Amino acid sequence: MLPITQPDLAPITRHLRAMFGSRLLIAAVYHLHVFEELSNGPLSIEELRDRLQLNERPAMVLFPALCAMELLAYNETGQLYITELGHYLTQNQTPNISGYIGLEQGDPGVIEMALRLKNDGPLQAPEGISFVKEGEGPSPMDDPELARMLTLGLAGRARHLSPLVARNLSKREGHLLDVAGGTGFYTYEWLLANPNSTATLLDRPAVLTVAAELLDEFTQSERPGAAGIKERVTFLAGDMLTDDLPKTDILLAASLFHDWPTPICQLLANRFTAALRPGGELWVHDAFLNDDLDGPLAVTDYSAQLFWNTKGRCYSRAEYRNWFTEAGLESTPVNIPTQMDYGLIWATKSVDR
Ligand SMILES: C[S@@+](CC[C@H](N)C(=O)[O-])C[C@H]1O[C@@H](n2cnc3c(N)ncnc32)[C@H](O)[C@@H]1O
Repeated sequence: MLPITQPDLAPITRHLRAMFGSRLLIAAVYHLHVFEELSNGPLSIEELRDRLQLNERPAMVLFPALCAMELLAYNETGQLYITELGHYLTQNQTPNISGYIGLEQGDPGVIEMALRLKNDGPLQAPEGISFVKEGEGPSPMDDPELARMLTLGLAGRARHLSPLVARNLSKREGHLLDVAGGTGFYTYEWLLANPNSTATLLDRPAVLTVAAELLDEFTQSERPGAAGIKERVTFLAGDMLTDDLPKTDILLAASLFHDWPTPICQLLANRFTAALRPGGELWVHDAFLNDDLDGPLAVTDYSAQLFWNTKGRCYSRAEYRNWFTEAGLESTPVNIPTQMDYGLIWATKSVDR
């Protein structure tokens, strides 16, 4: 394989997402009083959630983030405690810098973050939640203008990462189903690397309008083989939560699970497993929390951004692999880093199923 020559853009996205991590920190200190709750000793995740009145999702965004900031840690029995550094955020330590942090407590982003943590999402989202179509409710992905804006917003990232994903995904003759494929760049790059294969790009109709324009542009590029890709792609407008999924050899879920809460992720893992042919492969391209749920900071910041914008958060590889096992897949132990704090994991369906 040729060496990777493109720069990793992670420094840029880390600065972008740091804003959400900062909001978590100030909200935790000043609006949720996390450090005061823990100042009498360690608490289990459930006990702390109970004291703070937090649902699973906000808790699993906030606690890993505070661990990644080295303010909290888990003891040997899995309870959360305040670290030496974190004690400087408690009132009973002198000196402490709670008051200094508190100078930012009135920031509108911080106030809104505190509200969203307590409510497990925004109080109202009249146009629906970004990147999510669920049930009969409104979705920006079904509004032509919003769908275009959101899809094009992801285009640069997809253009940058898709060649790296294509070179790591299995090379095989067969079919790729790119679920919630957005711009379609992951599909187009994989087809370029697999000249005898076909693919389906499944997404909402308004998103596929944009994807078709990007495919036109892709096929008109000077890249060898690009012109022949169009006849090997099928656009399928649908709902991945409810519609029958076409059978496939490889199913790609890129930046997909992280938009959804845990029960929907479990449902999706089951649906994707059912769509795989025997010997098929489920690939996930995403940013993963540590299995110990204590970082890395770049991913806990990203998780905070996703918590703010979507119905999801970042998950650990262990959480994914648990869903895959429950769905009847066999996880491979492989972790393949790509760039921008993303990586690939994959699981296989037995040839006997
Ligand atoms: C974060 S984007 C990821 C797009 C692409 N996979 C990528 O990595 O650039 C999530 C995509 O999920 C799609 N989506 C959301 N709900 C869906 C549903 N119920 N059925 C099909 N697609 C859906 C959105 O339209 C959006 O294109």
